Amino acid sequence: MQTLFLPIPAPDAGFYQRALDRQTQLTKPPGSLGMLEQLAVKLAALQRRDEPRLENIHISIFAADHGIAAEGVSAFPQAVTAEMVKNFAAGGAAVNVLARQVKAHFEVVDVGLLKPVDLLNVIRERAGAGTENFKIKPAMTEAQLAIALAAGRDAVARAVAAQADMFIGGEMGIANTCSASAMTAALLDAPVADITGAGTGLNDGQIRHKAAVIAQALQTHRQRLSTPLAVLQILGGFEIAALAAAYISAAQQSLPVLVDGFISSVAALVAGKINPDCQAWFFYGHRSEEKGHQRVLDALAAEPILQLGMRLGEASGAVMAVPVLQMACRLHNEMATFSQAHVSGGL
Ligand SMILES: O=C(O)c1ccc[n+]([C@@H]2O[C@H](COP(=O)([O-])O)[C@@H](O)[C@H]2O)c1
Ligand SMILES: Cc1cc2nc[nH]c2cc1C
Repeated sequence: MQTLFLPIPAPDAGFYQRALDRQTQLTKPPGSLGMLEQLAVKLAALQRRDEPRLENIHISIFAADHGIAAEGVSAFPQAVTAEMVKNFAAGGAAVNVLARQVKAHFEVVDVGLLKPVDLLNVIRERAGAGTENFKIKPAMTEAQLAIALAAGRDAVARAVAAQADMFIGGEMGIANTCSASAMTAALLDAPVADITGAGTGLNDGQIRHKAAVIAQALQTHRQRLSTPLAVLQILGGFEIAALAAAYISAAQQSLPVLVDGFISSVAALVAGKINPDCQAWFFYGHRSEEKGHQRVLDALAAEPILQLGMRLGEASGAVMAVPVLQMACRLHNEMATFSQAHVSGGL
């Protein structure tokens, strides 16, 4: 638990300034490549490189079950969590296709499925057999939280050992939008109705029921939700805790992070509440269709790269943004300057 609070390096001011200067020298009107310029400059400052690059991407999907699923808050049955883990292991999920396209290393971690799956290529680091129903009692014990946090750190240790230049975390867990919405309401003091959405596909009446479940849980636990770690333990999920710890650990080890959709962004939000310096290391892949996502992005002052109407999770929106980041790097590294190309500068 203590490792969460260890210091995080700041982006390098020298590389930042050199990258900014280079952008002004490239053969284009200043600012004309929009966000691509800022992405390259930020990556140069984080990677401490004059030529930022994204060649070795590590994707970890954390999967876990949620006791709150018993309240009928998802459009899909809880069995889908483990079924999708098998699909990830077999290479058939959307994120597998995207990971192959960008040649990323891909792994899936069972941080607390109801029942473990019997597959060698699923990493087992289980904090329990699903969380408790947080409408009734805290989602997890402090000991379980510690195991889930360690699972996130261990994934980043593998990424660092493999000399990854970007860490992408993803999640899979039926009912985890309920958990993420409850955490958002607690962390941002936001009205539950504003941040409760359809998840995998609830209708309006079902969304109202989900919001009522969250409101009741917040009421039950209100006296204990005073720190970000308490919010994570009482309302969170094992995969959300693993993601939050992974994000902090990546930042502590100077490994940039590409955040996915709603649930991942809530993990980034709680990570930032625990150790605020980690936020400098985050890129945001996309804006999800899930109702609460914009609110969370606003709280993080985050500008997502893509907006494609996606709401899948499993890191899919983050991996979609990788080619954009790669092209931002190549533009930064390979474009001719005004003087090299004998192009006249502006007035
Ligand atoms: O990433 C997102 O923005 C996102 C939005 C809606 C749903 N999901 C995925 O759908 C599952 C949670 O949805 P639900 O309805 O069961 O709470 C979980 O496995 C997530 O990966 C993900
Ligand atoms: C099929 C399915 C795939 C998913 N991937 C991430 N969350 C998911 C939820 C469902 C229901």
